[in-house]
Amino acid sequence: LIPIIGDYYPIERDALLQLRDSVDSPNLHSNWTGPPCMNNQSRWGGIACSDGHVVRLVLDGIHLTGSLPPAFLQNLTLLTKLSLRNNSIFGPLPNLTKHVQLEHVFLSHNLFTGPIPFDYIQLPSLKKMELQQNYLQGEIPPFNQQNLVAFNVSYNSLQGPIPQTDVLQRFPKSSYQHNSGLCGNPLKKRCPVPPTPSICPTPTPPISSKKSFELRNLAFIVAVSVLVPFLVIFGFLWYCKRVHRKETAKNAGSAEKKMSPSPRAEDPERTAELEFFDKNIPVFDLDDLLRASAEVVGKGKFSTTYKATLESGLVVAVKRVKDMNGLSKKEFIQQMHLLGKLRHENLAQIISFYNSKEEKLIIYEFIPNGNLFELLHENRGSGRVPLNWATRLSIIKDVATGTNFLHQYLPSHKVPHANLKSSNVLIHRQNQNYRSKVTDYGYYPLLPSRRSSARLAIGRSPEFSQGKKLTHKADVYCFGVILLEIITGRIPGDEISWANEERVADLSEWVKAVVNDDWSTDILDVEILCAREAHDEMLKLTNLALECTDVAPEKRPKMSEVLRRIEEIEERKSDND
Ligand SMILES: Nc1ncnc2c1ncn2[C@@H]1O[C@H](COP(=O)(O)OP(=O)(O)OP(=O)(O)O)[C@@H](O)[C@H]1O
Repeated sequence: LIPIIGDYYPIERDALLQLRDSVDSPNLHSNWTGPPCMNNQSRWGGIACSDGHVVRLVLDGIHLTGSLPPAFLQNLTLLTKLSLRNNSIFGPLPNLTKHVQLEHVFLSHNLFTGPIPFDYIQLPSLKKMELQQNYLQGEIPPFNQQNLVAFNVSYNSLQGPIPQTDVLQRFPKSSYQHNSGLCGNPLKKRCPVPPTPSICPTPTPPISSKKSFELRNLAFIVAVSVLVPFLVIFGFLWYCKRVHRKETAKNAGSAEKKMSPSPRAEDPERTAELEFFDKNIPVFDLDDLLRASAEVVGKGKFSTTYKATLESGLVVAVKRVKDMNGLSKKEFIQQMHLLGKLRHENLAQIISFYNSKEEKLIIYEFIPNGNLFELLHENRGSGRVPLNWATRLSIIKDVATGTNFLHQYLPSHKVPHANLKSSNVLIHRQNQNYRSKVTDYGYYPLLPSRRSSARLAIGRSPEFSQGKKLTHKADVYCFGVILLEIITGRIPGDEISWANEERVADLSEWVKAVVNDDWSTDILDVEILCAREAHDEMLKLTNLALECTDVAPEKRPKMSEVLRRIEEIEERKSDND
C-alpha cells in the first residue's frame, strides 16, 4: 500500500527527484518542485497524472545528459508512456519488470549501451517500442506481444539472428537496418552457419574438474599478472646495471664525462653518459635512468617500453629494442642522429639513446594518454564514452601530417616510417582536444633482414608479402589501414563479413565487399553513425583509404596528396560548421 499525501504519492515524487538529480538538465531543476500531481494534473514539465499517480513521463529532446538512476522506475509502476527520445542518456536501458500498463517505450536517439533486457518481452500492454540510434549490443529478445504495432531497433550494434516470432517478422527491414551484426529476415541477410562439431569429439571434463581447472587458471593469471611486471622491471634495472658495471670496468681510469655532443660522447661503449638531441631537455645519464622508478607501458614485437620517472621529476619513455644486435654501432648511432634531429608536433620526439653491444635503448618524450588502438577498441560496451567524428578527423589529420613530414625529411629512406599502425599513434589530451603523435618511425634500416621486417606494419602490405620492392607507398598502405580502422571501428585482421559468410583477414577487402553490396553506411563505426551531417566526409575518406590500400603501390596517392585531400575535407567541414 503506497501512502498518498494530498494529491500525490511521495514514493513516486522521490523517484522523479532521483531522476532530476542524477541527470544534467537545464530545465528540470527549476520546474520539478512541489507536488508532482495536483487535482490529477501536473505542473511538472513532462509529467501526466491520473488518480494521483504519475502515468506519463515524456522528456524528449531536453538535453538530458547522464545515466538513469538504477531503480527509479521501480516506484513508477503505473506508467503508460515512457518517452526520453533525443537526449544524451548513457548506460543500460531501464529495468521495466513491474510495468504492466506500459504501452509506449520511446528511448531512441540516445547513448544507451548494453543489451535489450530480456524481460521487456513480458510487458503485457506494450504497443510501441522505439530504441533506434543508440549503442545497444547483444541479441534481440523474442518479442511476441500481439498488441505491438511499432518496433524499431535500427542504428545500434545488435547481433545475431532476428527472432522468428510472428510479431517481429511483420515489421519492415528499416526497423532493423544498420546493425552490422544482425541477420535473418526481414533483413534478408543470411546468418553465419555455426561451425560444425569436430569429427573427433574431445572428452568433456567433469564439471568439478572443469571448475578446478578454471580456478587453477585464475590463480595462474593472477600470479602471472602480479609477478611479470615486477620481474620485467627488476630484470630491466638489473640488466642495465650489469651493462653499466661492465662498461665502467672497461673504462676504468677514464674520468666521468659531462653530457655534451663531443666526439667522445658519440662512443657509448666508453661511457654511460647519454647524448641529447634537444638543448631544452634537462640532461641525465644512465645512472639517473637506473635510479628512476620504471613501469612497463607496453610490449611490442621487438621492443618493450617503460615509463621512467627520474628523481628530477622528468618523465620519459624508454624503449628497449631487441633484434638490432647484429647492427654495427656506427649504423645505429648514425640512424639515431638522423632521427633525433626530426622535430614536428605530430612526431614523438627522440630525446636520447643508449647503445652498447648488448643493449639498445631509445629514449622518447613521454606522451601521456595511451594510443589510438586503445582509444578505438578498448572498453567497448557500457560506460564507454564514444569517440566522436570531430576527434577522429583531427587524429586522421595529425597522423597524415606527421607521416607526410617523415616522407619529406627522409626522402632517401625506402620506407620512412615502416611501422605505422594504431598502437604507434600516441595520444595527448589537452582539455577536450586530442592531439596525436606518430612514433616508432625510421626502424626499417635498423632491422637485420627482410624476415625480421615482416614484424613491422609494412609486413602486411601486398608488396611485402609478394616479395616485391618496398617504397614510400608501403607507408601509404599502412596509413590507409589506420584510416579504415578509425572509420569502421574494426581491428585490422579481425573482420567477419556476415554477408557472404566469409572470414576476411584484410580490412580493406572487407570494406570493399560491403561497399560493393551497397550498404555503404554499414561499414561505419556505430559510434559515428549518428553524425549524419558528416557521412559525406566519412565516405570521401573511405574512398581515400581504399585508394591508399590499393594492391598496386603505384596506384596509391603520395602522402602529400593524401594530406592535401584530408585538409580539403576538413576545410569544407569548417566552412559548413
Ligand atoms: N613515447 C611514448 N610515450 C608514452 N607511451 C608510449 C611511448 N612509446 C610507446 N608507448 C606505449 O608503449 C606501448 C608499447 O610500445 P612498443 O613500441 O614497445 O610496442 P608496440 O608499438 O605496441 O608494438 P611493436 O613494437 O610490435 O611495433 C605502445 O603501444 C604505447 O602505448
